[in-house]
Amino acid sequence: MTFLQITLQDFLAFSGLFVIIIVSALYLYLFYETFYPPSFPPAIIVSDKKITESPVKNVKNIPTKQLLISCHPDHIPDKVKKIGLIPYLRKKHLKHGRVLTDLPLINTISVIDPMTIRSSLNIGDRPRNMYKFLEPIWGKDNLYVFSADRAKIYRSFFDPALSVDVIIDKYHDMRNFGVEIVDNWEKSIVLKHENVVRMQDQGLEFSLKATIQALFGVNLPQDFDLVAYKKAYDDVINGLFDKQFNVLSNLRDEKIQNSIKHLFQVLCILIDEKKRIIASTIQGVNNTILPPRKDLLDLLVSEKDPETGKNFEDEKIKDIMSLFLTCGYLTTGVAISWTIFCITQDRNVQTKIQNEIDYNLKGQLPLYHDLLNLNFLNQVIKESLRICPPIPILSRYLEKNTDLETMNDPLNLQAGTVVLYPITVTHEDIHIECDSQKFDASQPSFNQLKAPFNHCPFGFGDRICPAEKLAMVEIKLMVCLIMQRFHVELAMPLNRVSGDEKFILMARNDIYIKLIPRKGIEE
Ligand code: HEM
Repeated sequence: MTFLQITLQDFLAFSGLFVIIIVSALYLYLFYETFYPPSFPPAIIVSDKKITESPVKNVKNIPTKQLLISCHPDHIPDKVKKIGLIPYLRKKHLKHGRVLTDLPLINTISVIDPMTIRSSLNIGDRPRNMYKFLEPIWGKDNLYVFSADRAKIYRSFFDPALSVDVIIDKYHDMRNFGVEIVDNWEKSIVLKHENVVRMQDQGLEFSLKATIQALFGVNLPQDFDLVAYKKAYDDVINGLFDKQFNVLSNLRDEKIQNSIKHLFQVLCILIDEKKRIIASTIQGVNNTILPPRKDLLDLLVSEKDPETGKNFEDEKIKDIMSLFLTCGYLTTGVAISWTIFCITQDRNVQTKIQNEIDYNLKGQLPLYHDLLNLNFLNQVIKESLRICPPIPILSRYLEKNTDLETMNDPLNLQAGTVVLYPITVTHEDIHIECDSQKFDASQPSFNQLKAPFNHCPFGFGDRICPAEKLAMVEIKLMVCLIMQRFHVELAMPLNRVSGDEKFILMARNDIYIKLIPRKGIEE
């Protein structure tokens, strides 16, 4: 009996204690969620350790055993798979300096040294295997993995289609897409009192429409399902990437195949529509005249392949358009949302942008040339591209023995070496950027005198992004339209904003932004 009483008392006391522990844990969790000092820049830049010097002293003749980086899932070590390639490299660079020569990847070094980037400008080859995962949507033989010589031929062929003149031709339509989006937000605020938007989703919507207009010059079909299309892109890019890292279930694999089919169907509809327009214009069926300057799809449909001298084959047109669209749509879309996110973090920056816009535009919609006068906005975008570069890692493949500079001793590398450039980590280097972890739009985000190649969100040298001008116009235009109409605030806890450092730096949980209307603009 006594035994039972004691046990019962013990039991009651224990239960009480248990309840207290659970409640305390709950309170602690709520306290953490509410008051934990949030980090900015977002969680992708987590370490407070600074790179102080490169320990690499005269690294000579790094041996090579095989020709290419092996990105076959079986050859990627578990320690890399576990945390992801870029976080892995960041950790190693923080510990071992700006040049890593002992990576567990075959014949591969990783460099974040601006001097090395400077001396890599003329290297025009990329490691094919690293981008193999994109073959299902870009084709086996795509521009991204063309050799330096072939890339040069095609890049100069494509160049006119990405020129300022073509961008100006398309500008009006691109602006209409942006205006339509901000108009819809305004309507939602007035009619439904909904003032929070998922900015990444919306940035992607704008960049998809604008990039299709810029590259294809045709309208999307009437029944086009934008949501399904964006979802398919998401599934394909993330799915293919995960497949390369061997973390994909069969179920998802099947979904990816269906999504790829969906993307190709849309591409084919757009390409056929262009062919139809060109054919009927040439035959004089309609009254339209062909625009004086050709966009990318015009070039592919109407000019000869510079390599073969023959018409482009349909399959090749599809692959090239798919590659350009993927490169353009995702990067620009996330750049818009990362920029808006950065703006929410500094009220003064926001006011300064709005003052600049109000002063230059006087309440009118921005013309192409107005964007050129928005210098502070330009600086904010560049700073945001430094903190959150949409393509966080670049690479080159050495076809022949090559000497590369570093801030310390030179590197003598043998043919067959793969050089990785995790530019996110270059952009974070404390030695080059005084307060590299801080978003600071008041300073030029790259100190040209100290280190000329420490800011390269668009890459560098022979393989630099061919569409930087187009990308900057799209980002500036959309951010300008947003800032003209709204004040923006982050509508989620800061510590929930985090970047997924895969092929493209996307916000894992999207970026929720609260919109507070400003005065309207005169149409
Ligand atoms: C914010 C937007 C963008 C960023 C940050 C960006 C960044 C980059 C980077 C880092 C590279 C690789 C450069 C290198 O290896 O050195 C690249 C390549 C490329 N980008 Fe962009 N890009 C953007 C927008 C666009 C747009 C709008 C298009 C097309 C409409 C585009 C088309 C391409 C193509 C085709 C390549 C491959 C070029 C080659 O292999 O030679 N990009 N981009």
